[in-house]
Amino acid sequence: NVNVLFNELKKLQLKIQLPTFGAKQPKPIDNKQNALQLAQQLYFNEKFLRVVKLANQNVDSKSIVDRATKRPVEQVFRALHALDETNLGQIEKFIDDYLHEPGVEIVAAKLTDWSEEPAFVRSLHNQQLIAFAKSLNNQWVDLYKQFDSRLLPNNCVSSHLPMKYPFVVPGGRFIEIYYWDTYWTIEGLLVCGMLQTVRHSIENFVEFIKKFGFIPNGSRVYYLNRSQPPYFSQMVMRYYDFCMQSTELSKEQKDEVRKFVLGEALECMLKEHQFWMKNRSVDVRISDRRCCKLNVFRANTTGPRPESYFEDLHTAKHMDSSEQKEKLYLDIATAAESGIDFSSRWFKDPMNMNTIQTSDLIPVDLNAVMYKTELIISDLSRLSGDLETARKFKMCSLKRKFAINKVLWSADMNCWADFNFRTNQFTDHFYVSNLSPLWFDIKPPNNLKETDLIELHLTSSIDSYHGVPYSFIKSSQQWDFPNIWAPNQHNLIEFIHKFDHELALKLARKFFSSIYKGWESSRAFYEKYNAHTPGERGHGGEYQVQSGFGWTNGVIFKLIELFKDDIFEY
Ligand SMILES: OC[C@H]1O[C@H](O[C@H]2O[C@H](CO)[C@@H](O)[C@H](O)[C@H]2O)[C@H](O)[C@@H](O)[C@@H]1O
Repeated sequence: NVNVLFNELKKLQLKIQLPTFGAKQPKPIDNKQNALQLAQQLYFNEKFLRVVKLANQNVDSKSIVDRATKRPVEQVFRALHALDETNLGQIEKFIDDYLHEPGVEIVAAKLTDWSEEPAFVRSLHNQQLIAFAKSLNNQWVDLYKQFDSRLLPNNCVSSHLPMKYPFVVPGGRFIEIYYWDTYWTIEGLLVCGMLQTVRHSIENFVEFIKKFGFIPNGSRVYYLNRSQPPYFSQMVMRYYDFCMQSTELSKEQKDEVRKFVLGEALECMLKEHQFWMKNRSVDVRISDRRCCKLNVFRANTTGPRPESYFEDLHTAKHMDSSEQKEKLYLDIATAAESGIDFSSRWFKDPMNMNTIQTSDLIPVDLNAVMYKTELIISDLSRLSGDLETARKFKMCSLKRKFAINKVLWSADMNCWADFNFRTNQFTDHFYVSNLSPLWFDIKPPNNLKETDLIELHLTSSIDSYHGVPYSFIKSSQQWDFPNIWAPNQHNLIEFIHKFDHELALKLARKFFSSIYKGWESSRAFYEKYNAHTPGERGHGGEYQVQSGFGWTNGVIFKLIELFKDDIFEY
């Protein structure tokens, strides 16, 4: 009943004393305010979030903020202000009159470089594998979207950000581009030879960096207060290496790619690096006389996430002070910035989300990625003839490598670990990301070998499961056991493949067979899978498991390219 729910929501809200978060009253519309600011005002407006939820009680919270307006936003604000929140009839009429169904402005786009049978398929012989690869290739067509602003005339707004080019989305509820997902999507697009689509993905991110100084979590106004793991320079490098090694591109085409990468793209890498160093770093003392800078995740908000507004209110409801609630909201959004949302990794008590402490931790994986970024900037600067920047970034990378082994190495765990810079303690549990310095060729200290680390921490799970779980803690969070995620399989297999083909193939086959079985039974590709049962989708977390799915498809393409027919065991 609407009155009961309304009262409950009202009670919740009064109890948690929300920090100033969007306009409580419609502000007079200043004509100079741009569409982005107006969209921000609407989609962060608590009354808006509340009333749309009241009329759609069982929907995924994200769909509330994914509704574009049918009428100019100033009219929407006026109607919202006048709305009686206890009158369901009025609310339903408001939604009908003023709001579209979620996602109407994000429409199918036409791929210009897609072919029904990409060249790599010709190197396969197994007919079942060929049929599977073709079906996987068809997914690109469904996942390619564009933001069509023609559907938003005269001051109508959407939470989607304007984009220069169409983009590949993960799929399901994720109908916008996501930052770190795109790295694995690009891996797959390159296998399929879709260079134009890759270039457009990168150029969309170039535009973001020019406009915002960083790449947001995803292409929505409600993602503008945070980023995701900074894989931009690695995406560019994959594209660059692919083009330079291509036998199909002409000299002129290669020159054009080189000019773009060493010009605009490199400038953006520098700008993004500056963003992370300025806004997301802490100084850590490593000896009496020396300090070093390491990176942290830290969202720029102390409010609930609009796309998970009710989930966040619910998590905060037992907190007493507004300081505690603000810290909780900061740590929740910060976990979303890490891409690992959510996992016991960020909780002091692995079973209790209220003990989340993400912004107090120096994460191993973020610093490993920043190390790689510094190396790439150094290499590209040298190629561009800027030797001073090349030297400066080489030096940064060496200092970071030293700091990673000095600050983030836990002798007790015999591995790297996230370090709480407030309590000066390591976090207790092992996650696959604890090994991430290995992906970027950082050697462990104390004369340990890389293979020792894999053996110590992963051998038994490679044998026991259908892929390597990100975490071995069984909580109900989606990044915890028993879920298997494609990006981790990729990092791990690519790394192991450098020194042990058989072990890499064993792991690749296990993950592949799970995806294949899932496809055989449902013709779908999922965002996460179950470690115990091949083909079964993962579960847990705050939304239903999604299909599509950008990074799973990207990684599978990469594994087929790497192992060809051998990947198929039947
Ligand atoms: O709506 C909840 C959260 O959803 C996203 O996170 C998950 O999906 C992303 C897209 O595949 C992925 O990048 C992330 O690693 C997943 O955990 C979103 O990125 C979060 O910000 C959002 O709060």
